[in-house]
Amino acid sequence: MAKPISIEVWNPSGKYRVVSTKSMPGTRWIRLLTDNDCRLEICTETKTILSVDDILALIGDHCHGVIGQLTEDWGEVLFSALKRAGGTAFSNMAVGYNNVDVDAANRNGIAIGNTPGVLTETTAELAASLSVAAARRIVEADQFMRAGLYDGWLPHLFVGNLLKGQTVGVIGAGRIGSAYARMMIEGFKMNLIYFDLYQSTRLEKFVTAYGQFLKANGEPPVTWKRASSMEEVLREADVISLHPVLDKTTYHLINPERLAMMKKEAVLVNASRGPVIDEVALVEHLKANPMFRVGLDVFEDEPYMKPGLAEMKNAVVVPHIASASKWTREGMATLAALNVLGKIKGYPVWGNPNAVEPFLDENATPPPACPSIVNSKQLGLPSSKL
Ligand SMILES: NC(=O)c1ccc[n+]([C@@H]2O[C@H](COP(=O)([O-])OP(=O)(O)OC[C@H]3O[C@@H](n4cnc5c(N)ncnc54)[C@H](O)[C@@H]3O)[C@@H](O)[C@H]2O)c1
Ligand SMILES: O=C(O)[C@H](O)CO
Repeated sequence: MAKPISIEVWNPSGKYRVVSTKSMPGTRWIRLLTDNDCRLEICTETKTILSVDDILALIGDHCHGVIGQLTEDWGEVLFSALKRAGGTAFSNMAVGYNNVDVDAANRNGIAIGNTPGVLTETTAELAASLSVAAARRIVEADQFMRAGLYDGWLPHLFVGNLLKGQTVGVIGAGRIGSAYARMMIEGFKMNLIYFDLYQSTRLEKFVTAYGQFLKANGEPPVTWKRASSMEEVLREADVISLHPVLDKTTYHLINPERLAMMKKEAVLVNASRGPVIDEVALVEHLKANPMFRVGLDVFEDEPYMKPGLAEMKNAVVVPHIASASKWTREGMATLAALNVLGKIKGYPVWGNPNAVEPFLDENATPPPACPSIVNSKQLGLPSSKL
C-alpha cells in the first residue's frame, strides 16, 4: 500500500482526475482545468524533489493525466502506472524533457507534452546576463564591495573582458540559442560563429541585415559564420554559450580536450542542461586558468555542485532560474495544463510548437488543441488544422 501524500483538491466533482506534482505560478492553468470538468489535485509535499514512489502514490489507481517537473524521473514505472490508472497524458512544465523516457511513454500510449516558445527570450536573457556578469566580473566585484574592501578607484581593479567587436559562439542555435545570439549581436555588436546540426537561416539573415544597417551608419558591420564543427566555435569564440538539447550526442560535450581548445580568457555560459559540461573537468580548468570564466545556470548533479566549484571566483553560479520570470512561468504552467487537457479531451496537436501565443492570451479562450506533444507522430495523434 502506497504511503499517503498531501494534496490540495480543486473541483472535487470533476470527471477527469488530473494531478500536478507541484504547485505552479498563476491561477489561469487551474481555471482552465477546472472549467473543463477536471478534478485537479496539486501535491503540497514540502520536499523539493519527489521520488518515483511519491509520484506512484499521487497517480493512484484512477488518473487521467499528470503535470510533472524536470526534477522527476519519468520512465517505465510511472508511465505503466499511469496507463493502468486510465491515463493517457503527461506534460513536463519545461521545454527540455531529458527526464522523460519517451520510448517508455510510447509503449504505454502516453502523450508527452512540453512548453516551448514561452521561455525562449526569458532563458536567452539569463544567458546574456551570465555572459556579461562573467565577462565583467560583476559577482566578484559585488562580493568585494560588500566585504568592505573597496578603498578607492584603481586602474587594475576588476578588469574584465570587453564584449564589443568580439566573437560570440553559440552551440545549439535553436529557439533559445538564436534568441541569445541576437541579443549579444545587437546589444554588444559581436560577430557570430555558431554550430548546430541544422542551418539557422533566420539567424544568418538577421546578422546580415544588422551588419548592413551598421555599415550604412558608418560602423563596422557584424559578421556570421556557420562552423563545420563544434571545435571551430571553441577555438574562435571569445564568449561561448551552450543551448543544445541534452541527449547522447551532447552529454559531456565540453570535456577536458575541448576546454583546452578554448581561448585562455574565454567566457563559457551554460543555461541548457548541466551534463552538457563535464563539471569535474571544468573545475580543474577554472583552477588552472584564472582568466577563464564561466556563467552557469545548470549543474551536472543538481542540486549539487561538483567539489571546488563553489570556491572558484571565476565562476558565476545561479540555481536553474533561466526561465524564472512571472509571465513565463505562468505561461509554462498554462501550456503544460493545456497539453494534458487537450489529450484528455481528444483535441488534435497544434501545428507549430514555436508559435504558442494563441494559448497564452489571458483574454481569449485557448484553441482546442494540445500546444506541444513531442511524441505525437509516434502515437499517431492528429494535427490541428487551425
Ligand atoms: N536553464 C533553463 O532554465 C532552461 C530553460 C529552457 C530550456 N533549457 C534547455 O535548453 C534546451 C534548448 O531549448 P530550445 O527551446 O532552444 O530547443 P530547440 O530544440 O529549439 O534547440 C535545440 C537546438 O540544439 C540543436 N542540437 C541538438 N543536438 C546538437 C548537437 N549534438 N550539437 C549541436 N547542436 C545540437 C538542435 O538542432 C536545435 O537547434 C532545452 O532542451 C532545455 O534543456 C534550459
Ligand atoms: O527546460 C526547461 O524549460 C527549463 O530547464 C526550465 O525552464
